[in-house]
Amino acid sequence: MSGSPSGAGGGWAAVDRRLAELAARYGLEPTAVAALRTMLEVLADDEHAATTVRSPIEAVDRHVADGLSGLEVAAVREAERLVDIGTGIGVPALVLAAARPSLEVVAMDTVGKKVDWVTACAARMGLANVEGVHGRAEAWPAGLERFDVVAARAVAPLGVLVEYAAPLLRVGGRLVAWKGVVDPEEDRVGAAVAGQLAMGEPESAPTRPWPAARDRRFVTVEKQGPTPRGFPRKPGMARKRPLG
Ligand SMILES: C[S@@+](CC[C@H](N)C(=O)[O-])C[C@H]1O[C@@H](n2cnc3c(N)ncnc32)[C@H](O)[C@@H]1O
Repeated sequence: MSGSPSGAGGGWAAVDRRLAELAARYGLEPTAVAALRTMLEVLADDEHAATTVRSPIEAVDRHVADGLSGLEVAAVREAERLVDIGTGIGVPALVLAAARPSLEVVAMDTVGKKVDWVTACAARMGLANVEGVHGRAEAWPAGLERFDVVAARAVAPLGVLVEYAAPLLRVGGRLVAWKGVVDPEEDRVGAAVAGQLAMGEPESAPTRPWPAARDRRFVTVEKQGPTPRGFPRKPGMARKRPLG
């Protein structure tokens, strides 16, 4: 097990108190809390984890609480299959998989080492509902029309996310994007791209996953019809020649 958490208010007792608060807020089972604590231990122990936030007292908010806040979105609470595109260190994939053992979670990233890290961490956490996929969101034929939710945190501007997500969603499924401060131009482009991809109007809802969090919000976009012809475009095009 990891040594001492550094940073303000350090100590595993403080981390455990914070986990207990989150368990009460989101109705988590004790097994979920234990799994999330293991994730914090793995992050603290592994200097190669692809994040600068490894101190448990910080990571419990910036990774665990932030991931759990996805449960405020009905589509995330109700989903049967979710893919986290650009999962990195497994946020939100691992956090939501721990919170909802009945949810099938795919953790996808273009970087194979990150996917290996996430699947190893899932095993340490005792999760049986996480599949790692090394690939690009816009070039994954096996994932087409398969998901109730496409989740993404800190991956791309909204318009690019909409283009990545639409082909992977079933009709009626939703893109759920963890976003920060409102950017009117990003939102305008996101809405324009959604219109081209048979997706609905983006909906934005503020959230405060931890007490000091500022400017956090979810942007969700529903898939309302079949993926239009010509999508997904060739890998890289969504970023190279953005729509909107
Ligand atoms: C800044 S990290 C965010 C990681 C994690 N979601 C988080 O919030 O901690 C962005 C990740 O997205 C991945 N990524 C970028 N474009 C992608 C694509 N087209 N398909 C899949 N993953 C992608 C990168 O490899 C990177 O790991």
